Amino acid sequence: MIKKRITFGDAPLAIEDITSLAQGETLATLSKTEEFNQKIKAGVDYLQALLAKEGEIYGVTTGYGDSCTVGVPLNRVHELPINLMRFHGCGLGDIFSEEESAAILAARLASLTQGYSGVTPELLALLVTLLNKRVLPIIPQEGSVGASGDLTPLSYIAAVLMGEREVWYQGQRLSTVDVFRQLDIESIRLQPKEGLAIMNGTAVMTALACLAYSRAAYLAKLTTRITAMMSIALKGNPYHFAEGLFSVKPHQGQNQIAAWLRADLDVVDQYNTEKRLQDRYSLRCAPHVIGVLQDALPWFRQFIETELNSANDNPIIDGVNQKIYHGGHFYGGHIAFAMDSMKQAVANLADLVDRQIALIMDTKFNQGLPANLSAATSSHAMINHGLKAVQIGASAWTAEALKLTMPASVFSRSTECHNQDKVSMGTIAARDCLRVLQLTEQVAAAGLLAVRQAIGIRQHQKSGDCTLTSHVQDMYDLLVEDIAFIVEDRPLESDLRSLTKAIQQQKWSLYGA
Ligand SMILES: N[C@@H](Cc1ccc(O)cc1)C(=O)O
Repeated sequence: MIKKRITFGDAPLAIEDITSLAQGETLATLSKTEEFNQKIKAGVDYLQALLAKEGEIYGVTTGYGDSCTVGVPLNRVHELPINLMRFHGCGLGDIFSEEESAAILAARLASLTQGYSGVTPELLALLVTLLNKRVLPIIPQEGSVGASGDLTPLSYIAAVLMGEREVWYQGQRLSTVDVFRQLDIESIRLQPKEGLAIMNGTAVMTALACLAYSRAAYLAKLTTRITAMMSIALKGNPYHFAEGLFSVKPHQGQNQIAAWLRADLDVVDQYNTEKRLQDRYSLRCAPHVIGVLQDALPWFRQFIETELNSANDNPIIDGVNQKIYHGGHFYGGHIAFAMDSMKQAVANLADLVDRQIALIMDTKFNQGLPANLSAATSSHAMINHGLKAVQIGASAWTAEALKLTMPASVFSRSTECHNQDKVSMGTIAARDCLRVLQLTEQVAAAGLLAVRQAIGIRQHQKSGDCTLTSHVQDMYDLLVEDIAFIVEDRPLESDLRSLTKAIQQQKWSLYGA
């Protein structure tokens, strides 16, 4: 199969370009335009000219960070990036997955191809080769304060470019030298500015934010579908989602959620006096809860894509206009804020679905469904506990997700002799956000298990009013294919794991996407 190519250096990239590269669905390529090549060349030439004149360039003829007052003589400038990469080789914690590592490579390439980092075409080409051949740096997750860029984790990319440390290759953790030898890839000697250019930026947090965005957007849709199925199984009131009602509170995303619920449910404006007049908030206010995330998605996208398509390096080298700027573009405040906000909005979805599950298990609220949704009958009924433990699990995952919503960006620490005295902690925020997404996906899996079981029971009960609209019927049929109806108690771990995986693979097409 011929894979589509994503071009770096032409038009701005979208989040989806990074996620498809991360998953290996597309390949990377560099712009072939004259303008791009000129820009890259101008940066390299300008740096060389400056060096020849012995001009002072931060991080090229000086030490790093607070050590910028230490001069580096010309005969030592080539060793400086090697030391930079080496002393930052102190990352700890879990290793980023292959997908995450590929996203990080792609995000760094997106910044360097803006043409303001003074890197050589050889360096850009090697990054493309690594991405396309899926030779992906082993990068430990911990050790970045997110505002000298992601220095420590990105040092693992710099090391691999120089043929050092380790890579993921075909699912295995191998030494870079061995894989380069096997694939005939040549390492490079980093030019004086290139160590900083690779490391002094926000690529780790930005890549993680791209991956988080698509999962959050899917969860907004999925929890809407779960709400619709919960409402049906709980004999809820669809008129809580009426168009007229929502027209008077016009948040766009919230209205979108209500419209999706209307498409899933037969909504009549007239209320039904046989039913409880108003449902509990986890049903009635679902558009208001999910709508917060839905309304925030456009600005998350704007923050993430602007960062992705920026030169988040220091110093900035404008070779075309022969200018060099010293600043702080490695500061990841926008991504930090987006990730801290996203994790809050997503954790609220976990809480919403957890409350819905609590309602549907409990005979005080579930309108005639059996306790714990156990379908066991007669002599076995008393020893069966159905989804009781799944509900306890969902509450545990929810509590863990809610606990992680503490913003990371407010925990700035002054570091590095008070040079980096205000930092973003954006990478911690992004890692928290991914963990919150995982936990919320697990809660959604429990929610799917519950609605599949509850609707199954309703259909056995033949209580008459469990008709499903066509979208919901299609989804229910797919769930029935994957998840067997639970009659006698059975371990549900594998069902929950496969549902969580299906959510992450965005298995169900929801609301026209
Ligand atoms: N980010 C710093 C550079 C730096 C690099 C490595 C360090 O260990 C510390 C600081 C700057 O551009 O000012």
